[in-house]
Amino acid sequence: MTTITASERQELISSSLKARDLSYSPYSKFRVGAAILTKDKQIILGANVENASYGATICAERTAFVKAITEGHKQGTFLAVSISGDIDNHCSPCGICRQFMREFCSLDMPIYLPYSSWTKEKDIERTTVINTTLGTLLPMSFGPEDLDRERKS
Ligand SMILES: O=c1ccn([C@H]2C[C@H](O)[C@@H](CO)O2)c(=O)[nH]1
Ligand SMILES: [Zn+2]
Repeated sequence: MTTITASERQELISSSLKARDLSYSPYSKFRVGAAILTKDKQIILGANVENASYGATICAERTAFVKAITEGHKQGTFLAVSISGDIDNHCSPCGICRQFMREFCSLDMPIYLPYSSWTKEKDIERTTVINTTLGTLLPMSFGPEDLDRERKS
């Protein structure tokens, strides 16, 4: 497993917070940013893109992975993902996005869920991060290898 340095982790987290600015969310007004760190140390951004036909909306996490895959990044080359929402709390990925990531990422891939709060009294912004993994967010999951009929059990 490739190790992620503290500064790479920090840059990934800041990238997901910044990626919220790319959101197109006129209906929910809920901006979400996602950032993926690849094995070759690129950071790929995504944001949620909504639609007047609400069901056609795509989440930030899937936007980022669709970009990564169509830019040539392969299954198993994703080191970590960071996701940031606009609510007054951490933003955990929806079920569809968890399954979408399951296609391309290992279950031990770190997922960071940063939340930045700003305290008027102390005039400081503080970011707290939940560190989890895809396997924790999607236990007993179904993935590509489950379709492999030749697989020995
Ligand atoms: O993890 C999440 C949760 C929600 N959304 C988006 C979808 C929609 O645009 C808005 C409200 O659900 O937030 C994401 O992008 N990722
Ligand atoms: Zn989602």
